[in-house]
Amino acid sequence: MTKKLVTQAIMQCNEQGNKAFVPYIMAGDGGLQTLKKTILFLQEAGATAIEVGIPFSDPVADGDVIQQAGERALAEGITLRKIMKELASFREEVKIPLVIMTYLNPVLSYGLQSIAADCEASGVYGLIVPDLPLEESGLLKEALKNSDVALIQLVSLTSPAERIEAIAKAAEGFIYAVTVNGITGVRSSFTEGLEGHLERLKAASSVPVLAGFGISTPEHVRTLGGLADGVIVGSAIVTALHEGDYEKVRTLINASKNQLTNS
Ligand SMILES: O=P(O)(O)OC[C@@H](O)[C@@H](O)c1c[nH]c2ccccc12
Repeated sequence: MTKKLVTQAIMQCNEQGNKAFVPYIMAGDGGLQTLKKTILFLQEAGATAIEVGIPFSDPVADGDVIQQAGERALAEGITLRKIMKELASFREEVKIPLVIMTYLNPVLSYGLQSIAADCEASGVYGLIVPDLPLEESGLLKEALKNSDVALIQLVSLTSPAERIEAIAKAAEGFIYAVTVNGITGVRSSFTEGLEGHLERLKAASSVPVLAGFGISTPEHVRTLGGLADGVIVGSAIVTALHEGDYEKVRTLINASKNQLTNS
């Protein structure tokens, strides 16, 4: 099977001696017109891919920071359809893959028929749908089948070994290894078993493994990055962008560079 574009982007980054860095943003936080500027800034700052969050009224896995960003975006009247259209408008300028993170409901109301083609036209090469378990992902997988769009699976710290095996086998794009129990948001420490957990995941998976949840400092990026193929940073990025602290964003991204030797 040929590798999906998002897999290739991460592997290429690793081959150059860097860990992947995937910032999460809430699309429409600050208005739809800021989306292009934010994406082009993150690309220029060295992001490997970008996880674009779609605001949703019932975001069960989101902590405070992401929820509030979602509320700001919803107040702007942002929908998945508007975001896809906006992304398509500057698609030519985006050289790194975008990944959409949304709940099942917006995907279903968007409609499965045109989703694969529309994603590709918008530079979107992955979908993360946290409330769609592997067992129920058949229809969406079918809709994406002949496209370059990966359906990315999450693995939790409490996933039993058989489930990890099943997910690793079906994995496309990358595996999103959730590094804490609970919802998104900044944490000060990580559980002791994390290293072994990530090692097992990497061993079982043929696609890269990215660690996400609770990563908020350059030190976290280096430590967690060292245990995986890269990191996903949400709340810390959303806060920094909201406050206009672009230096903070750069410092976080830079911590993922030149990392392979000291892991
Ligand atoms: O905010 P954190 O703790 O850095 O975690 C990343 C996370 O925000 C982002 O990937 C995300 C936002 N909403 C989600 C819902 C489920 C899984 C993942 C997410």
